[in-house]
Amino acid sequence: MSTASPLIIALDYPSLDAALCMADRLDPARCRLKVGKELFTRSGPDVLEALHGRGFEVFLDLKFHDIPNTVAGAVQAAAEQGVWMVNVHAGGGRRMMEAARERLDRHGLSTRLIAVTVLTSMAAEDLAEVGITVTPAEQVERLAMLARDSGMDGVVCSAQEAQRLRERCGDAFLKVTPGIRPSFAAAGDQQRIMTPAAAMAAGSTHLVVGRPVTQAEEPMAALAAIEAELAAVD
Ligand SMILES: O=C(O)c1cc(=O)[nH]c(=O)n1[C@@H]1O[C@H](COP(=O)(O)O)[C@@H](O)[C@H]1O
Repeated sequence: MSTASPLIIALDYPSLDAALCMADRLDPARCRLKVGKELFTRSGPDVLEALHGRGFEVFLDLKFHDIPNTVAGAVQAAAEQGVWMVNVHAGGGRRMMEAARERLDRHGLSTRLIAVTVLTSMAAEDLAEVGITVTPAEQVERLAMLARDSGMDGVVCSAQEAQRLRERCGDAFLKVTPGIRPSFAAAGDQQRIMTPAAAMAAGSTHLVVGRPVTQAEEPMAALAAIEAELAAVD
């Protein structure tokens, strides 16, 4: 099932059963689901099959970062399992991203391919410790331009950088933004955060939301509250 919703709910769970339990409380007409490293490492491709069987489109978030040939193969493997979106780290560089793009095109695979810029858990001090002395916003912009020039369909960034990227890369270039915190939620370990409505207004095309929905007593009620926050500014 395809949905027009910008919401992607992160299924960060340690087991297939726990993830499916949450998926069964959500509606594929109103969100997509994200499968990340912990869940995929434990469950393998079974989780993709189970979620596709329930009608969800899936973002496989394994953030590949390796030599070009290895990443191209991994991206192809993900796409052949029918996922809607897959990602790599833009820090892997132009040749890595181009190899992944070329591999999907050669096999006629339409999975969206995006690149992570600077993780939303990182602030300027964290970048400085790994030798990057520009601001997070500058580093995001640099990596986003490289990602666009290397054939990516978009990037993962924080909503705080979405507006600038909309100006530089246009509306069609996907801006998938985690670090979304509705008015009712706590920031937790995220540093560069924004509310859903502010993120969409800034130019995000998709909002990744994890704990504010998955740890809510009533996940669909939390999702509905986010939809209401979005509708209030439409
Ligand atoms: O690629 C991602 O999805 C991602 C990139 C990033 O920069 N920051 C980030 O939080 N994420 C993911 O987005 C989700 C955010 O979850 P919550 O913080 O619980 O809303 C997690 O699954 C993260 O792995």
